[in-house]
Order: sequence, then structure tokens, then C-alpha cells
Amino acid sequence: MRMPLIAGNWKMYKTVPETVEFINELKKLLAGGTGGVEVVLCPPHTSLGAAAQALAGSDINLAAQNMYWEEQGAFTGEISPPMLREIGCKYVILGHSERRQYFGETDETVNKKVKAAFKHGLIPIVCVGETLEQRESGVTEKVIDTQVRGALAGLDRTQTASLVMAYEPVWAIGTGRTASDDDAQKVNGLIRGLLAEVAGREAAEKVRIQYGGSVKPENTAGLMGKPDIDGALVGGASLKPDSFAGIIKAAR
Ligand SMILES: O=C(CO)COP(=O)(O)O
Repeated sequence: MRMPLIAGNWKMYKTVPETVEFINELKKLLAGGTGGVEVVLCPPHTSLGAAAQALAGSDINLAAQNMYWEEQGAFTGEISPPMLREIGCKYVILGHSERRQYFGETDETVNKKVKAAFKHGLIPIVCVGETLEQRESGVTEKVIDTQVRGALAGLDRTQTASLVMAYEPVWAIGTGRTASDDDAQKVNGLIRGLLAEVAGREAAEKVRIQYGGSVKPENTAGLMGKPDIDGALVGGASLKPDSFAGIIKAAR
């Protein structure tokens, strides 16, 4: 059985005091435990240290939203995998559509980052997803195929089995327009099939594949009821402790 994984991607929101306040509130809301659901918070880099301290002793894990692939060097403005490990991250989101769209990330750079994550003991949450234009022109499957194979090129089976995938259709991000449960399942199932092709069925069955795009407490249970949807990567609804806790509870 795959343990559901609910991750809150805060994007470029929350100062340090806001981060600490959120975590203290969330811990109260989840005082009875996370109920067999793995919970991950992905604050901006500036809040990671404070988040790690506030989360100490809880079973909530920490993720970064991005990183560079080199260990150190003259790369102004970048953060390395060992720096994320040192500050307490277990996961790192890689290849988010906003990184691809606004910061020039490609399947090649995502692949370098995925390999660097594994080298330094971080678990990548690899994001893939089509734009509205691509969906409407009928190339969703092709886009997902290219992104999945590109991101995972050169990984061994053990690495592939341990990563997390997130299907985030770009047209559903921040728009209030969620993919239907069936549409999300269709692409998540496609992703699992691709994982089986590149790493074998046994590895593919271990991978948690999240859905992301306007996830809210009200639509979580329907999505989670689908066989290949193993969690959610939540943006807007992860910014308030009560709605994020509502999603975690609905995923149980
Ligand atoms: O991009 C997302 C999570 O990474 C989804 O964002 P929203 O939940 O705000 O649509």
C-alpha cells in the first residue's frame, strides 16, 4: 500500500513569523495525528530554517520548492542540495510548471536536479503537466510522456521507485478549475504506465503520484478515491491551516 502524501506548496508566500504561526496552528489541528497520511510543507527558502525548528518533534516533513544541481560554487542566488539537507529538508519539488514557464526549466535541467537530489539524499517530487493549449490540441499524452521520460532519464529502478510524481495540469493551477476525478486518474494512470516502462512494474507500483491543481477540502476525497492518485500537491488551499488540515483529513 502506498501511503498518501499531502504536500503544501506555499510558492512565494509567508514570512518567517507567518510560517511559525501557521505551523503552530496546524500542529494543533492535527493533534490527534495525521491518520496514516504523510504531510509535507514546502515553504520558501527563507522560511525553511524556522519551519524545521517549528516542526521538530512532529511527524510533518519539510520540502524545498527548488534547488540547483551543483554542490557549491559561483552560482549567485542558487541553493544547493547539501544546503537543503542541512536545514532539514527530506523532499524537494522539481520541475514545477511555474519554474518551467517563468524560469526556463527544461526536461534536461529537471533531470540534472533529480539526479542531484538522489545523490544528496533528497527525495524529488517531480512535477509534470500539460497547458490548456496542449490539452485542447490533443497532445496531453505526448507531453506527459516526454516530461516523465526526460525527468527520469538515467535513474536506476531503486531511485525511480522511491521518488514522488505530481501531475499538475497547468490549466488547473490557481484557476479554481480542478481536473475531474476521471481526467486526473487517466493521466496519473498514464504516468504509472510510463514508470513501469522505464523502471518495471514493481518499481512503478511503489511510486506515489500526486494530483495538483485547485485541490480543496471539498474535492480531495473524490480525487483520492481513484486508484492512481496517491495524494495532492496543494497551492492556494495550503496557505490556511484549516483548509490544509481539511485536505489532510479528507485524504485519510
Ligand atoms: O501549483 C500547485 C501546487 O504546486 C497548485 O496550486 P493551486 O492549488 O493553487 O491550484
